[in-house]
Amino acid sequence: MNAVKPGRIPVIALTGHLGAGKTSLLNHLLRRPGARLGVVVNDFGALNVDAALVAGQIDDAEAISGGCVCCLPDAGGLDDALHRLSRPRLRLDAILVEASGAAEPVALARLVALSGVSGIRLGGLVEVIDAAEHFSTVDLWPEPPARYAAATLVVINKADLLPATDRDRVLDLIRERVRRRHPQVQIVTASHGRVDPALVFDTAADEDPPDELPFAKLMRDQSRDHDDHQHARAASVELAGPVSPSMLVDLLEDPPAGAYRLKGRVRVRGSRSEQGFVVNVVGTLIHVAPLREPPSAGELVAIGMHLDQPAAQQRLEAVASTPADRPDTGGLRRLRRYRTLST
Ligand SMILES: Nc1nc2c(ncn2[C@@H]2O[C@H](COP(=O)(O)OP(=O)(O)OP(=O)(O)O)[C@@H](O)[C@H]2O)c(=O)[nH]1
Repeated sequence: MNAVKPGRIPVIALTGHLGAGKTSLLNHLLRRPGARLGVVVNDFGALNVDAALVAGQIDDAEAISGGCVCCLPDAGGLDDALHRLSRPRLRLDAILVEASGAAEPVALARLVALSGVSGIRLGGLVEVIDAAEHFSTVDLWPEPPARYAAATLVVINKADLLPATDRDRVLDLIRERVRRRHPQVQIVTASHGRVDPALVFDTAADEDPPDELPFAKLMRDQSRDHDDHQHARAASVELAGPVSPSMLVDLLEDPPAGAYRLKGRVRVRGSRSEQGFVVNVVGTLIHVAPLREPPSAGELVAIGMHLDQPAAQQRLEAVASTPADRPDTGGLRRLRRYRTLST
């Protein structure tokens, strides 16, 4: 999988009802080698091992006191934490925010997206569902909860607790309720939060760099026997020349079937010179940022649990093999509009 060096650090929020499995998911993600992660949690009580783990990676972990992150009086706590974690010297690949069970996902997504911190972008909102308790705790009314609409990825967790005879029916029912509110959202089932980290953030290498992330290695060694999650699929192309902005925006707005994330560095032809952009799509979030220099070679990568890999490959190759010979003013305007929305 190509590693695309993003311009801004993705902030991924983990939300879900009390006890749904957010901490389990976070712990699982922290074991991934080859990614430097920052973590913001508002209660380290349940996260002793992980506090050490995170501290080992980034020198200082950020804890928010005072309850739910999105109920803090002025949201200053979260902004401060994100600001500190986005310092370039930490070289983080992603920041994970574990919200308390009471956090409202829509409000939390807004807090991150509208935060005053310049070095970050909203990189996804992962809603963890307790499959066994869902219909007695969260989804209680005729209309599906609004929180589904904010999610980019829904993890139906604790699937192991459903009786085998009823499992498929309940999982289908949860999926159906989620899709009623949010038809395009990516849904995966899991036990103990074990989803492929490649779905959530960039995982560049299979092994840690020497002398780095010692705690991650320790955790991974302890958990090797349990690494039984399904793997995400990916499609990628190298881009030798400039791409058509219209085709690129079409791809961002309508990603290949089953793609959850789409990322890349591209060159496009402007009226006077070439320009470089880094593009990221997570669920329905589109982020476009300018690069200081157009990349000499670019790439596009699509990732998803249920990615239709051959179809995705074809779509990416179509973009790669249809360069714009002359400036595509309409396409550039569309691309720049996303750039403006993304700042
Ligand atoms: N059987 C089973 N237990 C699970 C699973 N995921 C988590 N648990 C257990 O459920 C409990 C709650 O899990 P957590 O990961 O702490 O959930 P949380 O959402 O972080 O909880 P709060 O922070 O209290 O909101 C723990 O005892 C976990 O070990 C699962 O998939 N199956």
